[in-house]
Amino acid sequence: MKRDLVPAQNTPPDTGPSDRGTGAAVPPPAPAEIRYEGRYAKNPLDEASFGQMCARLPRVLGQTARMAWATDKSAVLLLAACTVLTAVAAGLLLTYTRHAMRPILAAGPVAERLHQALPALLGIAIAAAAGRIASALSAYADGRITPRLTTEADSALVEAVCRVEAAARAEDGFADRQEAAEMGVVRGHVMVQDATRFAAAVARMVTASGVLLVLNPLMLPQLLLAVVPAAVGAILHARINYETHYANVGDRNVRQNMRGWVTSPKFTDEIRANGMVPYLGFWHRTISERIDRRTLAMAPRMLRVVLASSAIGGVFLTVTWAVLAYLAATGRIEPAIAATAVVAVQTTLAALSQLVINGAAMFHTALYLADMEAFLAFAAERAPKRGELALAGSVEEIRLDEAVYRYPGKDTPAVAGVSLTLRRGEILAVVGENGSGKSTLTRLLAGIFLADQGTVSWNGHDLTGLDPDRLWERSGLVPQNFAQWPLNVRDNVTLGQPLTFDDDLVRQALEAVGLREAIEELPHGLDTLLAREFWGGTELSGGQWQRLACARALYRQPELLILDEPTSQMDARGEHAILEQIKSIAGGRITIVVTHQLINTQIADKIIVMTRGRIAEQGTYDQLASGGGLFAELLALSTDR
Ligand SMILES: Nc1ncnc2c1ncn2[C@@H]1O[C@H](COP(=O)(O)OP(=O)(O)OP(=O)(O)O)[C@@H](O)[C@H]1O
Repeated sequence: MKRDLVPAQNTPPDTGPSDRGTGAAVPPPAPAEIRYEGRYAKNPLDEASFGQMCARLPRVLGQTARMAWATDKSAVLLLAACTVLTAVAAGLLLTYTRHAMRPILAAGPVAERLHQALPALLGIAIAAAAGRIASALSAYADGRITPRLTTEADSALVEAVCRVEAAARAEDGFADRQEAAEMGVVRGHVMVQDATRFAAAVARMVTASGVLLVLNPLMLPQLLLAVVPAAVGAILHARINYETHYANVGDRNVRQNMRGWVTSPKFTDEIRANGMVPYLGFWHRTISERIDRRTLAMAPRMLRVVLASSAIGGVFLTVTWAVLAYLAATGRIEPAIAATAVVAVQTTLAALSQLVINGAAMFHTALYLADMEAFLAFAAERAPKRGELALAGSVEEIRLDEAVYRYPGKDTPAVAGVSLTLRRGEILAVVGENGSGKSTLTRLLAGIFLADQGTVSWNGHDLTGLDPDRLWERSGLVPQNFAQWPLNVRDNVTLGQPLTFDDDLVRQALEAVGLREAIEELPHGLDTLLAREFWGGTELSGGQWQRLACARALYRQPELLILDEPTSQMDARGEHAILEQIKSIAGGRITIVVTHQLINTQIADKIIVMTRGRIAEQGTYDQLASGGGLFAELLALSTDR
């Protein structure tokens, strides 16, 4: 077909593909709206009453205290001492204010009145200083606890995700629940600060309102009424905030994931050469606007809550000041007490406001912490519950008996009843069309998944009874989509599990995959960081990365070696070197090679051909190549050019 060269036109950038035949613009598709409908797809606040919501506060205070105590006991004691000091300072401040007001407001020469008030004024200064010192020390103690507490929460989350059974990762809503839990970690940054300020506000408020109660019992209830609407308003505000967050979890999760892809240098070529830049910009903007729309839709509700609570609170506050003015004007309280009451009202009001602000923040935190706890519990339920047995001796035999595995949410099993026996020293090649269950089969053999039905056993021991960590000390896997770890070359080979103190084995593994020379040419040899996006990092080619992935598996010297499409990106020399290696080390292990390069299956002792999760045929290369079955058909197709 002849293609005409069309000169660039001065048209605005198109956000999507256009129908080149007709010139009509086809709008780009909007990002799919992803909502999970599983049993966890329920906003935990839907059924929570206001009382239940308030009842969370003491719980979250206790929870924060427990977490902080586990992190740094002496800092928690310091915080407690500061809270007591805050209360005492507030009490002393009001008491001395009262003592100072009497002489100041009495009749007589100014100098004499000030002289009389001096000790009380000094007391006020000391109490104020004590209050400030308590708050500075609190900030210091918080600074000691918070970073470690956040690290604890973050590490717990990362470990929980790494530990769950691999099958759970495919479960409905796993990623969204994980994303919601991440917010718990984020809130960890302010959790101790909010709790400390809340406790200090309670302490100050109790002391100040106690003083106010002594001065005039009428005023306290008024004052409380002035602040309660603000408290209710703040909690409702936090609730609306959380609802918005909850509604946006799915979209935020997708956006964050996609953002990683869009901004990763790994996909730069693909994005540019496929003209995806406008679409990705459109996609990101569209999903962000969707999130914004939900957030903005909540704004009027928030405004109504804030206006109503402020108005009601304002009315009660006006009444409070009116009562105080009335009492003072009618001589029912002496001027010194009225003046002290003004300070006490201000102190109580400030403490109550702080209590409300930090109480609402704690309530907010409580919601995210609940998500985090729920996720940790969810992950703990899905942590491997296998036995603790470790295999004695070397792996001699791996066996599948009518093994079945179905991915969560799928109707048909990916492996639908496979029986197979592998012995030490054997090379098994697994072939078959896309989606026939080859990779899933290797996951069953390696114990990454447990069979839903049937058994998988190593040396006659069912995998359900074996400790998975000790099992995986014996395996090495080159997956189809292997990780390009942003680590240095050495760590990319050892995967953090060096076998020796020197680099000899690392160099041998690199030599075996034909990568030694290329690595020696890197600026820092084995110490070169393999991440272009970091300072000092460098990048390998696709085939070099694949060779490195093979070097990892060889370095481990595993008893079960699984290579899933290990040479798909390699040149002929690299592929040849890897296959030679596999053959030369096969004697000491069980080797499984999944491949679409049927010619490569010649190195195998046995080949199985998978179709729809079952073994359609098996045998040696010669038997299958001349057998007239699926293998022979695929082989013929691979040479028909
Ligand atoms: N994580 C997953 N969650 C849900 N279904 C999956 C998952 N991984 C694979 N499947 C499904 O299981 C079936 C078998 O997939 P598998 O990856 O084992 O096939 P394969 O033979 O290795 O394919 P290929 O040759 O394309 O690598 C497919 O239908 C696939 O859609």
